[in-house]
Amino acid sequence: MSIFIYIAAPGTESIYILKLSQKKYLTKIQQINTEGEPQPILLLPEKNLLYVGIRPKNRIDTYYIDNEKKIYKVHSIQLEYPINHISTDQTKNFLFCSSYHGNLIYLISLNHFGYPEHILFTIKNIYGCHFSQVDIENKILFSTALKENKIYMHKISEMIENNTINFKKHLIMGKNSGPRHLSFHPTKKYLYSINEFNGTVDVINIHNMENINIIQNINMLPIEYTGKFWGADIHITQCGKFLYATDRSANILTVFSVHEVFGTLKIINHYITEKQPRSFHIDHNDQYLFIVGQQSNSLTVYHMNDKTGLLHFLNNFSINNNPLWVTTY
Ligand SMILES: O=C1O[C@H](COP(=O)(O)O)[C@@H](O)[C@H](O)[C@H]1O
Repeated sequence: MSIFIYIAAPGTESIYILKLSQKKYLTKIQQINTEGEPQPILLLPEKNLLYVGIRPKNRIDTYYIDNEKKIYKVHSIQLEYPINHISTDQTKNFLFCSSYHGNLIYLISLNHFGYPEHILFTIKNIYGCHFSQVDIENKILFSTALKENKIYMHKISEMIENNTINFKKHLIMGKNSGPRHLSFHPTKKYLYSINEFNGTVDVINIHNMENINIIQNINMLPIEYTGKFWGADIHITQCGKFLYATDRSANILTVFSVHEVFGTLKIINHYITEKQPRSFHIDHNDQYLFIVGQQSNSLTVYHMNDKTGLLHFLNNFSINNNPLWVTTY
């Protein structure tokens, strides 16, 4: 089966759509002008929709994905602040949009078409908020406050039903670590944080909300690396056996194995990859890893070995320019 790849390229104010054929060829099937710089994107296959955060006239545009997997714009909602990350709750009725510059999270309701309707609630004072996502039980929203070195936790039912937040907890992360993106273990109660400023990944035990704690802090870069740290993205596989993380300064993609019971990490390998890899994506069958480089202006596709987690270069495609976010259908 073919895989369709969606890439936000703010440098040319466009979304690229590429097709990875069964024979592993990459072809461009559409490049659409977004009338503004697209940054985070989120694909909702259940409704054939693609949400795109646009700046500097801040908004979320919604695109419909047709049978050929091409897109056209169907809806737009204005926002006060630019957004850096979009996620949905587990019922796909709400969006959570994090704003690093606005230090907040917008909770937005979706109508029956899946279009963003109203800002229901705004969680304020999350300094340098780069990411927010609800846990698999659809109860607690976890978000990163990069400038505070904290991870915040909020109960989503309170915000949706009562327009309030009484329940608010936070976990203090390493000093000057800068937690940026998170990834939830698919079946166990562990959470992984990539830290922008210290080249590390944290493993967090979230079994008991009264006692959330960091159980491991591991360096993600080779010991001989002496450059600056600039951690970016982190994703765990659907099988829960492997975790991947990127650094934009070292241009390295690190592969970890995940302990079956304790969720802890062990480095398997490092790969030199695209230049300034701000975003990458793993397809839902854990078969391919797609990574874009803001400086190299290209996409690389790797095949993932399901037994070892190791990557094998498959293909590369030029993206003009500053590709910043990638996802697939
Ligand atoms: O990861 C980062 O994100 C912030 C915000 O990104 P922006 O594209 O919204 O400006 C950025 O300022 C920071 O330098 C970068 O490391």
